[in-house]
Amino acid sequence: MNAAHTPATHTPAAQTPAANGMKDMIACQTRISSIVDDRLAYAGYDISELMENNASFEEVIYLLWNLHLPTQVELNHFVRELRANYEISDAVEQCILIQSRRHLHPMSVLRSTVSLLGVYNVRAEDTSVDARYDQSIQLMAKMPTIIATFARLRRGLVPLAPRTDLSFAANFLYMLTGHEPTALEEEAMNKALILHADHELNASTFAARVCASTLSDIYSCVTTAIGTLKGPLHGGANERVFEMLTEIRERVDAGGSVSDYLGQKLSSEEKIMGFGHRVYKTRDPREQYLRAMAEELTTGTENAVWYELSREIEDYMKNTKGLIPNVDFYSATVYHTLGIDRDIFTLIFAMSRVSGWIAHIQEQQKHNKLIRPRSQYVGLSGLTYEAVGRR
Ligand SMILES: CC(=O)SCCNC(=O)CCNC(=O)[C@H](O)C(C)(C)COP(=O)(O)OP(=O)(O)OC[C@H]1O[C@@H](n2cnc3c(N)ncnc32)[C@H](O)[C@@H]1OP(=O)(O)O
Ligand SMILES: O=C([O-])CC(=O)C(=O)O
Repeated sequence: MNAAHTPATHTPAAQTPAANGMKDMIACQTRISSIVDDRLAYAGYDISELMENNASFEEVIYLLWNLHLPTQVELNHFVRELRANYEISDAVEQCILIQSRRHLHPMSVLRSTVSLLGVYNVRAEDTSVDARYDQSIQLMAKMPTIIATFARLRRGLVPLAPRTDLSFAANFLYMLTGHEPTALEEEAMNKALILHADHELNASTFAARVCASTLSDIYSCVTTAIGTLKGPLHGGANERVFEMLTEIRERVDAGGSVSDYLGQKLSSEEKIMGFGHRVYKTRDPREQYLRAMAEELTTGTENAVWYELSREIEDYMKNTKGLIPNVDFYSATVYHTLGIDRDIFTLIFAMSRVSGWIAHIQEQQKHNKLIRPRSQYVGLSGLTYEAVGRR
């Protein structure tokens, strides 16, 4: 090294150092969802309103996209549009088949297949209001079909055609498992979809908005968001929660305990998946509904063990670290009980969150300003170039 480590002189003055992951920084304005005092609301409706009055996921998509709940006529029309777009083309199915033969992570398959939807849509670059709405409906409607098609093909099963007489939630479970869900299973899936639909400026939504702010197309924005959701510190945590539950169960069966397992992980400074949150401090308001669903779905069944272990983990984490379970913790048991493979969990999150991503992409582009913050340079400066042979 031939220069002193001199502080950079060209960084913007009075900037908060970004070393804390932009914690608590306001990066945009939105009308889509809010988190205030550990309460989550969609366009002004607290999620408890939607949960306790049995809203449908279709109504919630409409709410996020239009900022008001639909009338019956509006809802009927919207549901018809969604159902008319459930099917995927043979070309897309062939691409899923090719990907299902490799040992790819399902989130990578979803990311690539959403990108392919753009490749096969001849109007993908059309930015008229009309074309964008059509792209949004198509993306929303085809996500369940892509996921169920992949999940069946990789098991060597024939994909099932979507059922336009079923709700969004029930149609997905039908395409995945091959049988119509019970009323309780449909309700659980519908509620899980609503609870995951939007969440202010989480990492994947922020990524989608950054992409949207360059005026890129919706397929690029959603692909960006899927890649961001995949990580274990974000949506990818739900898959790891079930992995942990499985490990703990084996440990307990072999005579160990939940507290030994967690104590060891914590003392080696490992994160416990499904706990902690960047914004919520006292509770994640979605968790209570997922916990109640996990209990209802598992009581008296062979799956009760997952719920019981989860309660024990929750108590330990609260008592020893003061950490709260987040949305990913109990959703793992709910999804497992609904017959969903562990590595598909995060795709269910994406199938719901795409409704929020699309709302944010549209909002960003409606009042657009390129998102381009600054970084604080903390490296060396003033170095002199030396020919390669002299270094
Ligand atoms: C849908 C979602 O994206 S919800 C989040 C899903 N992600 C997870 O469940 C992964 C596990 N959780 C985490 O990694 C974190 O809690 C995050 C990423 C969600 C939030 O992170 P941050 O806001 O940056 O908090 P940070 O990681 O700084 O944690 C603060 C303190 O709590 C501890 N902590 C936070 N979460 C956990 C956890 N899950 N397990 C153990 N310790 C934890 C940290 O070690 C840190 O302790 P320290 O102050 O002694 O160093
Ligand atoms: O908001 C966040 O940081 C993560 C989260 O809970 C979500 O995306 O649902």
